[in-house]
Amino acid sequence: MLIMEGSSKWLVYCAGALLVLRFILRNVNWFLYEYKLGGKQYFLPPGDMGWPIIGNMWSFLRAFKTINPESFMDSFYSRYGKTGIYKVLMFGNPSVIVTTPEACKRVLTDDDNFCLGWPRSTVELMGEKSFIAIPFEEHRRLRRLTSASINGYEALSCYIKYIEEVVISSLEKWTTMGDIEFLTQMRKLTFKIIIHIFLGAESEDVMENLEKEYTKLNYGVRAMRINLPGFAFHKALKARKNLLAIFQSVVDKRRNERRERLPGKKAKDMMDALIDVEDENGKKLGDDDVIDIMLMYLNAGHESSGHITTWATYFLQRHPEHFKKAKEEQEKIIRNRPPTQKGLSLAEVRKMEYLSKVVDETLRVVTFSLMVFREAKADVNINGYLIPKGWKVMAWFRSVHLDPEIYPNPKEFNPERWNEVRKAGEFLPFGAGTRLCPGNDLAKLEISVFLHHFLLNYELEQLNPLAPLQFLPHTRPIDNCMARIKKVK
Ligand code: HEM
Repeated sequence: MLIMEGSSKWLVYCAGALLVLRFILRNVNWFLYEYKLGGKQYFLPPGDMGWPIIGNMWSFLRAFKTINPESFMDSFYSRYGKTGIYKVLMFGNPSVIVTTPEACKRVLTDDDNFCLGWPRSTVELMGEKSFIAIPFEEHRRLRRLTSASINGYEALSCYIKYIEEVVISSLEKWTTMGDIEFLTQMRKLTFKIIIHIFLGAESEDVMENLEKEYTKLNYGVRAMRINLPGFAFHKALKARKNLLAIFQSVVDKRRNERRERLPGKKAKDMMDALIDVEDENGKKLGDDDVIDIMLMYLNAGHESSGHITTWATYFLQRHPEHFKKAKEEQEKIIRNRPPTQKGLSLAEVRKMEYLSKVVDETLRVVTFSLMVFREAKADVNINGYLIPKGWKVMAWFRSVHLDPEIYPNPKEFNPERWNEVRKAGEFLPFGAGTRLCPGNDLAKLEISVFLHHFLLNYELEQLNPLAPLQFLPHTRPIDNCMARIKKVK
């Protein structure tokens, strides 16, 4: 009897101790990040900063491993109401997530109060000299210089022919390859295009190696920053090292060639332009600057377009009614083409009204960049809530694009919903403000050229139509969309 009493007392003590320990652990983050704000802490948005060190990362990663990643934000909505702004601890930083069009737009366009705030791990992988880490003025100068070669009518007209050639030959080749990972092949295709634009054709020999390393790099970008063997971040750091070595050899080769070239000869691609650029004091960029910018551009320029083109094809093939409409539009373009014209023109691409809705709808449903990061430069008030200076802000595009109040039945692929004009901030696949994606027109061009040829002549037969989806680092079928490409007779 006495022994029983003694052991139940112990159980009560243990349960009490566990509760106290839980209470202490749940309040570590409050003590570290909120307590020191003094009275200002009462103006913070609602939310929960999770456990010490890992914060909300565990629940974020867990939700994005299920079939319903929305469960992560839904848990905030159900606990704190639809305020559209929540405090969290993610990627090692006290942060605020904003989920409404107005708040996202405000954060992205207010350069006086917000600067870029990508997590340390992303900066380490993309490079200290890439756009996500260099100072404001330096970014402006290099952005102007580099985006000129991928934006606007003149630049795009230079690439359309090459894009079309690569698309036609790839589609033809895939029909002979049997079962293929459609997404992998598509990423190779978009990589080939971006390499051509940025490095010229000479670097095709290093292409295969580069692409493999980029795949590993990307898996690390949204992973936890754990630099131990076996972890995605560790593998990504190794991939970056290999990429740097490959790019260094490309830069060395280019500098040697330039020494032998006649002075005054025009820059021929982005690498030449970067090597030539001087600041107001005549100072040129070093190899490490050129390499980080190239590394960033080549990454941004192929992963995203490769994924979105794959998804647009996938959706069209699964929705015969949209496929039919999109195909009819392409047939009309061919019918109206002057007999002397060879290949697609930019003017024709701009007339593809229905296809443009297909592309926008794909960008919305998939939301390739589920969120982007900023940092508050000063205490900022949004909707009556405080974002303290130094805290990170995540503009959570996925919640905006999948909000049923903005897009009824949001997970349904329905290009027709683009018959309606959207308000500012409701559609942010390419971001907004000074960091708006400089490759948006190029990406849309690549996707449209591919879909034009696909719709007219091919079909996609998925081998595992029920394959589950994976959402990190980017949404994709887990089998990379195993499929056969068939020519339509
Ligand atoms: C469907 C395709 C694409 C999507 C969905 C996409 C999405 C985005 C988004 C959301 C941002 C803004 C990041 C931020 O606000 O911090 C961005 C920036 C950027 N994108 Fe894209 N992108 C695509 C294609 C491309 C292409 C084809 C290129 C290059 C040729 C490119 C190059 C860049 C660069 C360099 C930045 C950084 C801009 C800066 O910081 O000034 N992107 N992209």
